[in-house]
Amino acid sequence: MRTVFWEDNKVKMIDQRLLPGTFVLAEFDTVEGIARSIREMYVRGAPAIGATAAFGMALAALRSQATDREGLLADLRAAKATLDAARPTAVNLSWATARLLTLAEQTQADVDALRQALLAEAQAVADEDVEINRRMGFHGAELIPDGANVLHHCNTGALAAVDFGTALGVIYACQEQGKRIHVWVDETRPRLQGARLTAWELMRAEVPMHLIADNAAGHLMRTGQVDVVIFGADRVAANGDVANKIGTYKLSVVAKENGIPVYAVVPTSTIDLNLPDGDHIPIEERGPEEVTHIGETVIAPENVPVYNPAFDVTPHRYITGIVTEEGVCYPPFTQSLRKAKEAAEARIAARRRQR
Ligand SMILES: CSC[C@H]1O[C@H](OP(=O)(O)O)[C@H](O)[C@@H]1O
Repeated sequence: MRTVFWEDNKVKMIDQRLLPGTFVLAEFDTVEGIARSIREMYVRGAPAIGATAAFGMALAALRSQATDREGLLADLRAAKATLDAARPTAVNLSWATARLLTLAEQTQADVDALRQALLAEAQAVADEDVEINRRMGFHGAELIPDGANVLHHCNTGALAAVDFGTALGVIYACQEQGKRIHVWVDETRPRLQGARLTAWELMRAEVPMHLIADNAAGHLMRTGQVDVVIFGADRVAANGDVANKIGTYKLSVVAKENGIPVYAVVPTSTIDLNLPDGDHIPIEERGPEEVTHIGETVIAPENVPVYNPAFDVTPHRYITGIVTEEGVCYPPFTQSLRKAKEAAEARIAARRRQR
């Protein structure tokens, strides 16, 4: 089952807030509901958020009462503003809403034809994501030796995408190729995407793993128990600086200190060439309850002051390579990322011409 999909003129998704204990689908049929599903992390993970936002734009077109093209475009622009505001860091969100809005603005068609074109484009975003993830899995698996111990942060599997995943997609590709690998799964405080989601995915896939406290990662790297560090990203700046789940920077610095390669696995939709470096990437700050509670259990004093940044930025000097669907990008990232992004955009344009 895909993490997010369109059915019966609704957007349906696995409610990841309740995993691993409860597997249920949530469904939304308004733009505001889609924005809430992203903001409250029913669905999370940059590529999954992007596909959800694309379906949100198709839903906006379907629900628009406009009888002319300009009226529909106005409703789509309003929907883009609502969806883009849901979470600031993952560029896939605004990338997806911009892709749908641009298609509408460039298509001279009546309202009904535009509605159909937008739903087809949203479905294409979702279908492409699965293909892109499999391509990244193939490219990334070439970096992982048989028998490797891999340290992974947060969740980047099928739950973080439409299906298959990004960094965990590399793990799944290694498994399909018969490589014997083991994964150290960072629990990933405070939302525990590693403990709740990655452990759940890898156990279902029967990938050898151990769940670790985030603070155990340094010990494992210093004592030679980690061969490669791998993670996803929410936004990559033009120079290769990587914004990813909080804790990624610390992992990458310690990995470099111990001579361990670090790879970010990133669809080109996550690369933001408009930002020169990571200092320009907006970092989402989330509520204190994520830090003071584990589920319903309170783990801190009442009214304790909390600061809860959801992401951090890893400077490109700590990144060995960035795995994209177009291949592995190596320093100087400014050139290699641009080349990958241009190749991917040409592929999308060629596919749209074939439709
Ligand atoms: C391929 S998922 C990218 C990225 O998204 C996750 O963040 P969140 O769970 O808050 O949406 C995490 O940073 C993953 O690495």
